[in-house]
Amino acid sequence: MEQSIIELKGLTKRYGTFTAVNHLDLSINKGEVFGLLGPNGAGKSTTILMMLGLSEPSGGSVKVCGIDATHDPIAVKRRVGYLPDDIGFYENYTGLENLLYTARLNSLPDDIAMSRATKLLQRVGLDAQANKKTGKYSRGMRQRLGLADVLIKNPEVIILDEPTLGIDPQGVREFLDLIVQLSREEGITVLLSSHHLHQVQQVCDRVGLFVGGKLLAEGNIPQLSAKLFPDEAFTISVKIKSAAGESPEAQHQRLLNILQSIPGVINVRANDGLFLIGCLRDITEVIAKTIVDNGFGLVHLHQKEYGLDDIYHRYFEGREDNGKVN
Ligand SMILES: Nc1ncnc2c1ncn2[C@@H]1O[C@H](COP(=O)(O)OP(=O)(O)OP(=O)(O)O)[C@@H](O)[C@H]1O
Repeated sequence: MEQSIIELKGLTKRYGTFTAVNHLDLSINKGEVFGLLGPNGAGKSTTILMMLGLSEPSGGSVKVCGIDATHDPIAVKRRVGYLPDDIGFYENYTGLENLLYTARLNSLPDDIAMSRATKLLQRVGLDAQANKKTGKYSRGMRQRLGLADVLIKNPEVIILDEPTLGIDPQGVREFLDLIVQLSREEGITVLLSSHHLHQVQQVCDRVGLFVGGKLLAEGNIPQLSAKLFPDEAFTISVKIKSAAGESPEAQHQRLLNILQSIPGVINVRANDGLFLIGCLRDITEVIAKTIVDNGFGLVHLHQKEYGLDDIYHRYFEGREDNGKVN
C-alpha cells in the first residue's frame, strides 16, 4: 500500500478577511514527485510555508512525515529540505565551505559532513567548482549548490520552489534528471512548485492545480485529461486520399457516416481535410481497419495525447485570472 508522507486536511489560511488557502485536502505519497501548479497568488507558497511550520494555519491540519508541522516545526525541519527560488549563501565561502556550514548547523560530525559534502558536490556536478567562492557562482551553479545544501541532512522530503528559474536548457535537463533520480533511487519525496508546464510534465508523477486557494484537481496527466475532456479522452485525427470515380463531397459524406457509426465514437469533426474523431476509448485500430475496408486510402492517422499545456489552459479558459503562467 502507498504510504502517505504529506497529509493536508481542511488546511486553511486567512489574512484578515482574505482567504489565501481554502480547506485544502491533499495526500502525497512517499517517493512521489508532485507538482504544484497554479497562477500567481493561487496559494502555493502559503501552503508550502504551512507544511514547513513557518506559517500557522487558521484551520485544518498539516502533517509531514507523520509530524504535525504546526505544533512541531523543528522536527519537520530536520526531515524536510526546502529550496526557495533564490537561496542565499555566504558569498565569501566556497561551495564546499557553505555545505560544511549547513552540515554543522544540522549537528553532523565533521568527518561525515566532509564525506557527504564531497559526494553531493559530485552528484550535482559541482566538484570542479567546490573551492570557488559562491559569490562567483552563476545562477545555475547556485541552484545546484542549493540542491546539495538541502540534501546534506538526508531529508525524506524536499520542497523546491521554481528551482530551474534562470538556468540554461542543458542545466535544466540535468537538474530535472537529478530530481527524478533522487525520487526513484533514494525514495525521496519531491514537491515541485513551478510555472514551467513542460518541466512539471516531464518529471512529476502527479500534479495539483491550485487556484484561488483551492485545489481544483489533482492526478496524473491521463487522469486529469479524462476528467477534463470526458467526451474526448481519445481524439484521433485521420486524413484520406481522394479516390477516383467519387466526388470529394460524396466521399467526405460517406466517410463521415461510416465513422459516426463505429461503436465508441462520440463525435466526428471535419476540419481542413482532416477528420477529428472523439472516442470514448482507444479504438485507433478499429478506425484504421474500417477506413481501409471501406476502400479509402489512408494517408494520415494520429492519436492526440493531451499534455499539461492543454489541461492547464482548459482549466483556466474563461477565468478572470486566465491562469497566467510565466
Ligand atoms: N503575509 C500576507 N499577508 C496578506 N496576504 C498575503 C500574505 N502572504 C500571501 N498573501 C496573499 O495570499 C495569496 C496567495 O499567495 P501565495 O504567495 O501563496 O501565492 P502563490 O500561488 O505562491 O503565487 P506565486 O506563483 O506568485 O508565487 C495572494 O493573494 C497573496 O497576496
